[in-house]
Amino acid sequence: MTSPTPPTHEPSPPREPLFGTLAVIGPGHIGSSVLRRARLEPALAGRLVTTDASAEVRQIARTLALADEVADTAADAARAADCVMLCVPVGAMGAVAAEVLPVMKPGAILTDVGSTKASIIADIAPYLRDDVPFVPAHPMAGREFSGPDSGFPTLFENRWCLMTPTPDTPDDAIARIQALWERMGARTRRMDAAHHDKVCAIVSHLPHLLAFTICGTADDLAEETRSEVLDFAASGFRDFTRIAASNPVMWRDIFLNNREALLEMLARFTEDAQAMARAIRWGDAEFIVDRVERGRRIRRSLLENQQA
Ligand SMILES: NC(=O)c1ccc[n+]([C@@H]2O[C@H](COP(=O)([O-])OP(=O)(O)OC[C@H]3O[C@@H](n4cnc5c(N)ncnc54)[C@H](O)[C@@H]3O)[C@@H](O)[C@H]2O)c1
Ligand SMILES: O=C(O)C(=O)C[C@]1(C(=O)O)C=C[C@@H](O)C=C1
Repeated sequence: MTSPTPPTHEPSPPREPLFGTLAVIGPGHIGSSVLRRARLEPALAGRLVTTDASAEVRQIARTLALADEVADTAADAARAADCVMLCVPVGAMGAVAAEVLPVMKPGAILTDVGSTKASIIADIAPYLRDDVPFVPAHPMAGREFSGPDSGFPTLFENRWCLMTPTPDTPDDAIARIQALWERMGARTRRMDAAHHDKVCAIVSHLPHLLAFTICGTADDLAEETRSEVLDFAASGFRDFTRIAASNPVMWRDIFLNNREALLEMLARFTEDAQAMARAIRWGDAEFIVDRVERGRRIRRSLLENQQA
């Protein structure tokens, strides 16, 4: 009788979950992606709880078995949690924090995934407790979809998660939320909230503003000329429509809560667009080629960085 072949390597020891219970409030596109990842990755949390303001979303979360428990209220979901992650629209963060903070266990961590940071930190500040650290975070990942059906577990892989702790945020709480995102496949970077809001105004909020606006302008033109301009939209315009298909509530809240930085970037953009208009009017071919080449270089370096 031959003895069984010994394994060539020891399997890596199972890691202790970072959190005993993780509560995700708002299992929409981002929240359900976190839950789906946590289901596959036991190193994140031993137990998953979720809830949503919408009874329909709670029912879908049950049907999809997104969590071990779907609670009826945010307070019920948060009570026994070691980490509560707010995945609701930016404008709802303050109200949900006011509901969960009074019932959270001492030492549990509150975190969020909102797309603006200074406004959320200010909205949550009045409800904070000394014994519950708040770690603001923002995964730079997502699609134009929303709702619990639209999430997927690999959404955060190789994406940045920006952490914007305040001077009061304890280092060990920051490190645990950082580890949570890293175990979901993300890369993390710390920065202050004002800097985050400026960066996101240019790389995320302004492009959405432009996409919503260009779709509206083209649609107005189609109505005015009673012509089929949109039927002929090839891939350039189509790329804008993907972004323009995003969730109206989410973007209303982002625009209104990152007002200053977004208006500043829009003013800069308008100046640069005027410079391009001037070059076109005066036939400044060199200027036009220079701008287009710059765009190509940026696209190339983005793709190279993604592959790295
Ligand atoms: N979608 C993206 O690309 C993306 C990327 C990064 C961060 N974010 C941020 O993540 C958060 C969620 O965005 P999403 O795309 O997952 O939205 P979503 O609409 O898919 O999900 C949000 C969920 O929150 C629920 N909700 C709203 N108010 C609530 C309340 N008071 N109490 C409990 N539940 C409530 C909604 O019913 C919905 O199910 C937002 O703050 C957004 O800015 C979104
Ligand atoms: O790719 C998209 O569709 C997104 O809208 C994702 C996107 C972005 O602008 O990059 C949108 C908002 C978030 O806060 C982070 C990511």
